[in-house]
Amino acid sequence: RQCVLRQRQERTPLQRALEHVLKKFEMRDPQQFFAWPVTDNIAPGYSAIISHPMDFCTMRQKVEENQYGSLQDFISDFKLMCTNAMQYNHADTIYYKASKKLLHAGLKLIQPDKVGWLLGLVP
Ligand SMILES: COc1ccc(Br)cc1-c1nc(N)nc2[nH]cnc12
Repeated sequence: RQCVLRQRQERTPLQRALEHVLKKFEMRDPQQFFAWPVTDNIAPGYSAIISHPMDFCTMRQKVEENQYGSLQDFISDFKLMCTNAMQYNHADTIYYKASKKLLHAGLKLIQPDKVGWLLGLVP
């Protein structure tokens, strides 16, 4: 799997904050539908339908490689991951329903009242 994680390097305050939020998001995906990239053998034709795939492991790699300049960039990937699942899967599937639930739970977690202290860590 191309999602092999590199060894730990120095972390900026933003990276530490994003790792913390990512762990909370991952806990809302108990079936681990979003833990790894969706492959075409799991979901036929996926790569032809979804032009910008995203998953938690890729997000974690991007955090480790400091590819997120802000919380907003990180949240955009989270939304992309969820909306991809709602685009490919019909509304009556467990994947569509799981992604809708994950999206709402995740966005509730990053509301200012819930995470203000966390963002206080980032200068
Ligand atoms: C990594 O994806 C999966 C892993 C295991 C299993 Br069972 C299903 C999926 C999966 N299947 C479909 N159709 N759409 C998705 N959107 C996000 N996950 C999925």
